[in-house]
Amino acid sequence: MLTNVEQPLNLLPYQGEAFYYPSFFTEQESAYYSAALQQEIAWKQEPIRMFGKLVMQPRLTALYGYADKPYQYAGLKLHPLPWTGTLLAIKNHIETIAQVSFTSVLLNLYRDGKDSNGWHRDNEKELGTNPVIASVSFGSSRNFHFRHHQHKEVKRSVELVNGSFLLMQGETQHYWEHQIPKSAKVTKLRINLTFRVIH
Ligand SMILES: O=C(O)CCC(=O)C(=O)O
Ligand SMILES: [Fe+2]
Repeated sequence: MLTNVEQPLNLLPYQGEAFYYPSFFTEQESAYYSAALQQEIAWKQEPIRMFGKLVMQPRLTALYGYADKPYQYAGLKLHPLPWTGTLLAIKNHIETIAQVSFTSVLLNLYRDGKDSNGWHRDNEKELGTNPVIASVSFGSSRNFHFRHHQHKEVKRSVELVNGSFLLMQGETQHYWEHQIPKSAKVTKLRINLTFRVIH
């Protein structure tokens, strides 16, 4: 059957689905959203608990969404700020593909290649089983790595470019960890939004 939206290939070989849409937003939309988000989001560098110690995250973050949906991860309890017009516009756009109504968005700002996001799964209880996580990227391209949680030598990787959209669903968060590694080559910022459903 012919459809006007091409179904992208699954980046994962089994036990999960990660669909990548490299040019989901136009260059113009991406430039507009990137500037708006840099300016209007309450970016903060937050400490997290790691092996019982508080350490600063190697990036800036923020949580936005519906007020009754706090989110706990890495020993932090985050209370969301209210949706902005910019965030709702992006949310509406991705919900046409993701087919779910997101309650929240966790935002990351990587100032340059020294900022990163270590190996983890997004498997907190309040996300439920088989969470749908919709990830949008603006700014510098960064490599995004997957590795199988039990068989860490099984890896996949993708370069998340400006204006791209990555949709993770199914069993992905049970079986696959992901990270954004540091990169000596990256000198400019990247903004990432991960839309989530918090139950
Ligand atoms: O920056 C990214 O692409 C990944 C972000 C991420 O994994 C997260 O916020 O849970
Ligand atoms: Fe994640």
